[in-house]
Amino acid sequence: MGRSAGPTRVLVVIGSESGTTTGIIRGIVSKWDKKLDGKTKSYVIEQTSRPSTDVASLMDKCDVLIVATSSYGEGDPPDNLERFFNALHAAAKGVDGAPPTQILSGLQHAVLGNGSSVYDTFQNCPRLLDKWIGECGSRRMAKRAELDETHDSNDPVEKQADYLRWADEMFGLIQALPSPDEKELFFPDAAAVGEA
Ligand SMILES: Cc1cc2nc3c(=O)[nH]c(=O)nc-3n(C[C@H](O)[C@H](O)[C@H](O)COP(=O)(O)O)c2cc1C
Repeated sequence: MGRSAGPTRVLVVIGSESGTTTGIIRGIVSKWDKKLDGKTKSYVIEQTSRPSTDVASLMDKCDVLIVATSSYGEGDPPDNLERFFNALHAAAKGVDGAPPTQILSGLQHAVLGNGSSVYDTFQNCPRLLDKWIGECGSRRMAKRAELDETHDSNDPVEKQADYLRWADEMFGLIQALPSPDEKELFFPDAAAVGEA
């Protein structure tokens, strides 16, 4: 459970219907690799659009969970993330009389939201996932990014301030994570980033 010996394991869960969010997060990950400029990577990244619905198993798969997702319908998750979304809701809130659980305690996470502010339910899916993952005990590493495709139709997404802030902040935070041996010293003093 939790951090293993070796590089930080980053799991990127992608929720996307028409591929926009997939392109955005893949672009960020590839920029992180380029930024290293040949230096040794302190992390390994796995990307998936079919995450397990066994929420507790996330603890075995990664040290850092990144969720990049859009919203559809009335703030619903993209189709590929629906089961993951429901499983996290159940874990955070408890269902059928079962108490809520803190099964992600020891994990760290961050969310990149993609959406359109023409909808009343702007960023609903990323906002809820960020909240529920935190309620399951994970520590929020960075304030969620909220990209708005109506921001400026002539402006590529990379020019949005929140995109740049999130991508740079997350790169620095992942690089700066302590070695597994230092974990016990690291967590007690580290304050989680609060919900905005
Ligand atoms: C039918 C429809 C419903 C949508 N509903 C929402 C919504 O509730 N909230 C939001 O922020 N964006 C909403 N969007 C905008 C999408 O999230 C946005 O187009 C996004 O870039 C799609 O990314 P994807 O291709 O990765 O799924 C909606 C788009 C469509 C076409």
